[in-house]
Order: sequence, then structure tokens, then C-alpha cells
Amino acid sequence: MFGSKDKSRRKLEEKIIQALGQPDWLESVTIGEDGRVVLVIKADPAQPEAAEARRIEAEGKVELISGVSSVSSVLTAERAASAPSKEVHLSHTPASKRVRKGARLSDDALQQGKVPSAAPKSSIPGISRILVVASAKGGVGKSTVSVNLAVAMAKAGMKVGLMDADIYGPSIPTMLGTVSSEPTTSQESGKLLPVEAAGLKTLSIGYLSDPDAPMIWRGPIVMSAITQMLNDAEWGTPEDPLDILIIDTPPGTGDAQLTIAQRIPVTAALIVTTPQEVALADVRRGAAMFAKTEVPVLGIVETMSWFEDPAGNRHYLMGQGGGSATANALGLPLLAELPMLQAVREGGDSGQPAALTDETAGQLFHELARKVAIELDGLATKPTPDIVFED
Ligand SMILES: Nc1ncnc2c1ncn2[C@@H]1O[C@H](COP(=O)(O)OP(=O)(O)OP(=O)(O)O)[C@@H](O)[C@H]1O
Repeated sequence: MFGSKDKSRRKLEEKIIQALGQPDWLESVTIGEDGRVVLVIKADPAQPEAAEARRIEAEGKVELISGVSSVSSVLTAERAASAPSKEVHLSHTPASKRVRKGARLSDDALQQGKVPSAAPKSSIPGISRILVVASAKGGVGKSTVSVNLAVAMAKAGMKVGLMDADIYGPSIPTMLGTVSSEPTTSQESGKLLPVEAAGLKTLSIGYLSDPDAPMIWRGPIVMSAITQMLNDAEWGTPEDPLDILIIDTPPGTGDAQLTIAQRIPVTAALIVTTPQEVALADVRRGAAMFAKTEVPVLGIVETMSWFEDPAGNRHYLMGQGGGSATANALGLPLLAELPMLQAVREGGDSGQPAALTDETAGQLFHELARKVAIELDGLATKPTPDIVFED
């Protein structure tokens, strides 16, 4: 599946599928570097005992296969056939009235509070598009970018959701000042109602786990929680969906990240990095993971790029130019180089995102949001829709 170990893992995957008798209930097999196997098993939620028996039997069979060091599994509800896509409206506008995708269209769309209609849509009712924010390493500013980007989009009038799937350190509740909030359940639908803050709807894996519990959250468990937050929460309705759900994912390119990229109908990803060369090698791995799972990467966001002293001199504390070099090497746009700003750090600590309260940060993240909208728009190239620029 990955790099030089491709062949042996593919062989092992085949063995596993064969040992299970190629069942249609096996949704996916993920094999970690050291032979750890995660099975995703489809099951009927109305028959929990049968589901559990299926899981135990499958794990027992896979455990016996040589090359497998451990096996775990996650049960997922069998999905109904996906609703017909309400995709882009293809118009019959004369060519002279069409506009090139990108450029002003997206800018205007962002101003109007909409992701461009041309951008591909997710298949989850109530959520138009899903953007995952990823980083190959921890502590690079991924959650800060997720929160402030979400706020900038909401300020522009979009309906934005922010889901914190960072198992290793769910920090969104701190950054939004919602640590003591708890999602409630709708009496009508029985679904989880996201917490509302800073103009966003938000849910965090932190709400579903005990913060003092040992960090046992790993691929399969996190996937169940993420699936629950995605499918069993009232983000929007099919008639009035979220324009975009931003997911802050756990750092790294391991099983948990791979499972997210494979299992969730992600529209696109954004990769956050610092200018450090050591982080950039990891960014390349992250981009490769998304390429393998066919999730388009919109671009790179470099953050903590420099610190500006009161005299206006820039200090490149973490190196310089690395983000643009990686973006060039990967053929991806560098969507932002965000400086270190005290207001951004303080905003994260105080639960008042800087994009909401600080003018400089507000402008920087508005610009990033605009570029993200342009790139989302640019995804809709196949088949090319005719986009009408409203006069
Ligand atoms: N542009 C910035 N200016 C100043 N401080 C920043 C900036 N970006 C991030 N920080 C600070 O750096 C720290 C790490 O940021 P953050 O928590 O967003 O990283 P992360 O990649 O999400 O980390 P984790 O791996 O824990 O998820 C935080 O204290 C945050 O306030």
C-alpha cells in the first residue's frame, strides 16, 4: 500500500480478504507498518449481537495469518445507497457569459457567503462539503489554522461547521472557549446537536472522551467517534445544509489519518506546516497519503513563518522559504504564509479566535478563506460545469 513495502502489504491484504471468504460486509482492511491490521466491518445496527459475532469471528481468523501482529476492527452501519447527487447545475449559458473558474467568481462567492456552487459536494445530507485540515507533525499550528479559517468563512456569511477529530490533543474546545459546553441531543431526531460558538457549529472528540482517561484512542475507536459525529449530529438539513464542514484531524500519516481519508467523503484537504525542513519531509508523506486515497489537496498553509519585531524587521525563527519549496516540489499552491502573531496565540488560549477579534489576523485568514474557496471551485473541472457569473 505504501512505498517500498507496497507489495508485501498488498499480499497480506489479499490473504486476509481470502481468509474471510471475500465477504461483501468487509468495507476495508488497513495494514500498519508493523503488521497491525484494522478491519472495517459493515453490520446491521438493528442486530448488534450478530454484528459482534461477525467481528469476533473475523478477528479470530485474521489473527492466525502470518505477518499479522495484531488485529482490531470497527463496526460501521451499512449505508443506504447514496442519494442522487444534487451536483452543480449545468447551464446552457453562452460561452461569452461564462467565467474562468477561480479568480473573481470564488471571491464573490465568499463575499456572498457561499462556497462556489461548482465545488464538488459531499454525499452526507446536511453537509455540502468536507475539508480536512491535516499536518504531518504535531504542534505545527493545524488547530489554529482550522479554527481561524472556519471563523473567517463564517464571518463572510457561510454556514460553517468545525469538527475536532484530533485524538491526540483535542484543542478546538479550548480555542473556542467551549470546554465546559456539552452537545445536547435533539428531542425530535435524537441526534447530537453541535455546540454553537464564534458563529460556528462545533463538535469535538474531546466531548466524547474523558480528558483524564489514558490516551487509548487509536484508529478504530476514533473512527467510530468520527463516524458518529458526522452521521449522528445535526449539522444541517438537506434543505439547509452547512456550506462547509472543516475537520481538524490528528497529526501524522498513520492508520488513523489513512482511515479518515478513506472512509469519510472528503471533498478536499489542506496541509499545514511550519517552514522547518524537518517538517517538510513529513509534508511530502502527507501529500502522498492523500494522493493514494484520491483526496485532492488544495494546497499548503505555512504558519509561524516569521516573527516581526516592533521595528518591522522579520525574523525567520523556523527557517525560511521551506513551504514554498515544498509547494513547488509537490505542484501545489502555497495558500498562505502566516506570521507568528501574539494575538493568534492569545486568541487560541483565551477561546476568542484572533480572526474574530484582531484586525491583522482577520485579514490574513479572510485572504486564506478566499483562496480556499478559489481552490475548491477549481476542483470542479471534470466534467467542466458552465459557471454563470450573476450580473
Ligand atoms: N500563527 C501563529 N502565531 C502565534 N502562535 C501560533 C500560531 N499558530 C499556532 N500558534 C501557537 O502554536 C501552538 C500550537 O498550535 P496548534 O495547537 O494550533 O498546533 P497543532 O498542530 O494543532 O497541534 P496538535 O498537534 O497538538 O494538534 C499553540 O500555542 C498556538 O497558539
